[in-house]
Amino acid sequence: MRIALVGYGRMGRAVEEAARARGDEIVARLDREDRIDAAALAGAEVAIEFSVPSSAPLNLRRLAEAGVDTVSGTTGWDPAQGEVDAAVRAAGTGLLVAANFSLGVGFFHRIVREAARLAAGVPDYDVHLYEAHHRHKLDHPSGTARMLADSVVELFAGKDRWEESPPAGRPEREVVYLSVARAGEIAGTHVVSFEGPNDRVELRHEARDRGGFAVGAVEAAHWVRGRPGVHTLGDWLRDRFTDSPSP
Ligand SMILES: NC(=O)C1=CN([C@@H]2O[C@H](COP(=O)(O)OP(=O)(O)OC[C@H]3O[C@@H](n4cnc5c(N)ncnc54)[C@H](OP(=O)(O)O)[C@@H]3O)[C@@H](O)[C@H]2O)C=CC1
Ligand SMILES: O=C(O)C1=N[C@H](C(=O)O)C[C@H](O)C1
Repeated sequence: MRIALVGYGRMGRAVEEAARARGDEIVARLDREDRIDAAALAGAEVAIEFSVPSSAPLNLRRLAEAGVDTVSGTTGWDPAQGEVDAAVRAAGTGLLVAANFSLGVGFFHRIVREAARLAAGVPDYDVHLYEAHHRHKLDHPSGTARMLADSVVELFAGKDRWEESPPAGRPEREVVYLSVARAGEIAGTHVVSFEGPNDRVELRHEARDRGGFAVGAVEAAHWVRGRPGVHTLGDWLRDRFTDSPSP
């Protein structure tokens, strides 16, 4: 498959390696100063977009206008999702946006959802989340942590919202607190911890490098090609993990 990379930083390069390993061809590498139009896209059948939060919405609109099906992993631009979705529907292209393309996180998310359901039924358990990433990351909390926290709030009875870090003063019982660390070159760690009176159940996903995100993004790009509409991570994973229900 002919792939255009939009955003050629750490993830763009990891995706190039994963795509080559599977026999795909990289026909364009577009970064900060590059135009996104049919000429620059050089006959790409699909685009894989990993750029920065401030540029992702415009990049995705341009890719739709150019008629190219796209997967995007850029995080931290959620408020602009509506306008991007409208452009994609108007163009009749396909788009899959996901905060985390790692298949490990795909099944980790399911485990977290089931654990939240179960723990909510056991007296006196509480829950909190933690995420850690490298120093270069622009957004916080991570898109993955937001996705996990949304699921916990949905399924853990008694919680009605999540917030980043507890404020000074007494923490609120109804809030799921999410703490964030930035240090060194951490590829991406997410922990969901269920605190009981006598024990703790801790669920942890730790990326060792960017390879898992990249392999998943390339696989998702094959899935989205020729599939018009705005798709969710759940749509792709329902096909990918055929034997288990999807969130
Ligand atoms: N969904 C997933 O599985 C994953 C998502 N991510 C997310 O992907 C995004 C990228 O991460 P990462 O590769 O580590 O970041 P990098 O900073 O390494 O790469 C981003 C690249 O995009 C470039 N860029 C800036 N503006 C534009 C533009 N207008 N058009 C195209 N490219 C542009 C940057 O250039 P310059 O340096 O000059 O600004 C840089 O080369 C982040 O939002 C991150 O959270 C990361 C890993 C996995
Ligand atoms: O910026 C990163 O590196 C990562 N970002 C994603 C996120 O915000 O969830 C996914 C992964 O954790 C790596």
